[in-house]
Amino acid sequence: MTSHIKMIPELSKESVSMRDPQRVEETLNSMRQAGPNTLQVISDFDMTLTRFAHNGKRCPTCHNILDNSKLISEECKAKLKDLLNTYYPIEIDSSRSVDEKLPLMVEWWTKAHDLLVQQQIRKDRLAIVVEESDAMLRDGYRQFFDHLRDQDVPLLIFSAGIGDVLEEVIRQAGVFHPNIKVFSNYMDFDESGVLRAFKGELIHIYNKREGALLNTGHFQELRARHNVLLLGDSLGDLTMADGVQNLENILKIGYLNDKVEERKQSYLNTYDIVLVKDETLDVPNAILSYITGSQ
Ligand SMILES: Nc1ccn([C@@H]2O[C@H](COP(=O)(O)O)[C@@H](O)[C@H]2O)c(=O)n1
Ligand SMILES: [Mg+2]
Repeated sequence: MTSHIKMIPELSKESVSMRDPQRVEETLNSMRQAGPNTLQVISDFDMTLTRFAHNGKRCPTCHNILDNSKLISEECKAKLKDLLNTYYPIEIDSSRSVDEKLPLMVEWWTKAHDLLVQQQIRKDRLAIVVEESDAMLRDGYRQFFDHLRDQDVPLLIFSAGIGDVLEEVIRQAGVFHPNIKVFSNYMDFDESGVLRAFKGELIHIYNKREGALLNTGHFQELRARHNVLLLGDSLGDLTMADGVQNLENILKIGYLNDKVEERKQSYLNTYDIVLVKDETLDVPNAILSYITGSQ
């Protein structure tokens, strides 16, 4: 191992694999030299910032928080569970191409959102169901969110989950800081606070990218930030930085949570650093401290 990598002991954890340590070495060096003013962090949410499992039990996604809650009738819960059992295995099937999976993923999201809309979900109940859920941010989350805020580094969260639920998870954890921008599926409530639709174009796992922000105000403040730390858990998350203008360096960290043996090679081929069954933010935290010169 060469010097920059050696200076980050977390990269020697058993959970860490790298296809090309030399590339990681060079990227870390360039990003550290450029400093925090040139950095933006682009992250997925479900199963990247949140835990995949805790004490051997699966943790919920934003959708699952609602699906399993008291806001949903038993009949509807059964239908949502059937959808999960049908489509999640397709989402993580490494033998199918993106072209094959994409229409099926759109079908899953569309059917699930239609069912949720039929449930007359009240906006003022969301905080309670998040509080009652088993959702958990990964260990080390406070250091991650607070460090980015303290260093004035923008954190862009691109999630195919549900924005209202996602925001509530990070708000209840006390880390919804002003440097965070969330791009996700937001609920549209009527004047009495009842869910009537989802706003805008559907965001699913294969259409998340910063290029979509080109004409928004958010894009302006990112103009000078040519270095990206990207965090994801799905191969669809790899495109999140597409459209970053004058990209200079990008370091991609991928959480491999499920079906490890089948998927490890494809993660190694596409992510710079792969974290296998690692429920912590230790590696991103150590890398951020290193890049921003706070270690
Ligand atoms: N009805 C659905 C649809 C999707 N999911 C899961 O949500 C994840 C997407 O959220 P990200 O923050 O990771 O973009 C995705 O991986 C699906 O497994 C769901 O649980 N229910
Ligand atoms: Mg995810």
